[in-house]
Amino acid sequence: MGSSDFSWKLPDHPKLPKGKTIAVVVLDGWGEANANEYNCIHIAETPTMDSLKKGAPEHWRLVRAHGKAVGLPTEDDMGNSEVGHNALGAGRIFAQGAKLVDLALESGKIFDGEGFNYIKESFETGTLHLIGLLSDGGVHSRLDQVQLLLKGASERGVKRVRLHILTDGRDVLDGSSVAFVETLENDLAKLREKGVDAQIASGGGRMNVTMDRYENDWSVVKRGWDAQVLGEAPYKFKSALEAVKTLRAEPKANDQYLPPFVIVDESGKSVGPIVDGDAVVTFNFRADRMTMLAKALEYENFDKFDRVRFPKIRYAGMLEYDGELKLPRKYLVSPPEIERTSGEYLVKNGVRTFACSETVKFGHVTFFWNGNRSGYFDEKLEEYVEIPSDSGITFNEKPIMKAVEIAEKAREAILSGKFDQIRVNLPNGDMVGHTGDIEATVVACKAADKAVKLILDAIEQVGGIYVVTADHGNAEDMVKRDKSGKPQLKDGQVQILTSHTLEPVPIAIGGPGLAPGVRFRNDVPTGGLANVAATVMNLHGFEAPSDYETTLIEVVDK
Ligand SMILES: O=C(O)[C@H](O)COP(=O)(O)O
Ligand SMILES: [Mn+2]
Ligand SMILES: [Mn+2]
Repeated sequence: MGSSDFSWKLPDHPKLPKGKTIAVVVLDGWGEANANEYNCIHIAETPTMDSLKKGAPEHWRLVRAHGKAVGLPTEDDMGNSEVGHNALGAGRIFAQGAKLVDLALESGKIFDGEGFNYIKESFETGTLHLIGLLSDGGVHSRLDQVQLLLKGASERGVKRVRLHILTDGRDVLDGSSVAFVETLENDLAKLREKGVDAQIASGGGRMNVTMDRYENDWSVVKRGWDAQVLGEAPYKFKSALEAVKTLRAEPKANDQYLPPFVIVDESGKSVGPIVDGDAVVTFNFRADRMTMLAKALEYENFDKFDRVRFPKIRYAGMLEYDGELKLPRKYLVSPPEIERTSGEYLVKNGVRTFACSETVKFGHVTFFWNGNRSGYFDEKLEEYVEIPSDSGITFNEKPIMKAVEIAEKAREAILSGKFDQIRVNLPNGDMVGHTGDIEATVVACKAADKAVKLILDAIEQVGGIYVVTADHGNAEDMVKRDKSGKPQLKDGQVQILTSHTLEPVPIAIGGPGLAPGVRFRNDVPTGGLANVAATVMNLHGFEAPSDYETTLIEVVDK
């Protein structure tokens, strides 16, 4: 689109009116799958979502939420919140971080860029530290990318490398940390043969160490800081393999929550604290769970915890994590440029917008929805409300989470008459699904369904419209399956799936404000999350920009 003919003004929809109050509800981690004992959505009492489904095919359908439909490298890539909310909000499919890093590594461009050249200046006299999630989940990071980065750095003169690993068990099976550490150790051994002093220096489970998000619990980041930067942790081991094996042998141990550990030398000294003159790369491409560490590594003024030491380092992220905050200043790969999101268009066309979730998903309906951009487009027309999440617990302990509070806030916003769009994320199915606790996930799904009911009731009262959808699957399938779809066994036990899935997600439209002739088209069978933005714009009475993925709805005469 040439800049001269660009306009924020959206054309009027030829048939649909403006001024309706629209609730856009995203159920996090709520896919559609066969009914069976591992489908928590099926087991749970979900009368509201069940009744919406009865509206098929005109008012309920499925949309794709994984793989290429959301800009991921392959059809084997499960969906996730970042790419899902990006697609929902942006109305177009952008090659996402995972894909952009793949391309930059494949072409070798990553090593010619400003970010790599910046950290390279420390290779002669300093240590290169790589910090991130050790996993092949493809949600936040990928091990094969770390391997290529290590190879590239060694070919470009790095002398000393230290890895600070975070074990996963959330986007991949619990217990897989051991094999990932083995793979990495093998690679590091080969580097050592080539004369590079390369070792794992510290580690810990992702949910316990470093990877908090949206400032829910800074103590998580502090535990990581102590191990990675200061070289201090409650557990000390001679090798990372010994560390994960020993820590996993503890009762109820789990990759997501392993305690922080450091690797020490013969004399008990940590092998890899981060010191002045070193270079650091955080190798996660996804932003939400790296932003807090990025701030700690980069901000001169920082009061979230006592850093004790603030080393003078050359720091680069795998990607830029926040385009608005320009965080971090240096990065290896440029993020997708997600501009002209539906949120920005709608606000610029006068749509008063309210967005709400609890902390753990707050950025999903704001930051991710708005193309990885923090803050308001227009403070006068928008209000974003964050309900504080519980911290220091695993969400199977309180599976209802803040569903009621979110629904009540949405309800108030709907009834206030102050907003045209009320957008919420209900985290339950996802956050509890990630714990692998089936019973708790059933409770979570029921809670999310009740919250939807509260919101739809409010929409009913004001004569509004609802759009209920999800960002990717999770709670609908809690077991690892073999190629034929049968639950996979390990030592006679089924393997619980804590991760997202490849399943499609539902979308339902309705409410008293929905014009009588509005229905889902049947000529967009492969529709995905990116088609939702144009759909919502139509329901607000606007045509979507011409480069947006097409709308899912049509208006027939009734
Ligand atoms: O960060 C997480 O919690 C998981 O890796 C992915 O979950 P999300 O994409 O739903 O946030
Ligand atoms: Mn999600
Ligand atoms: Mn999730």
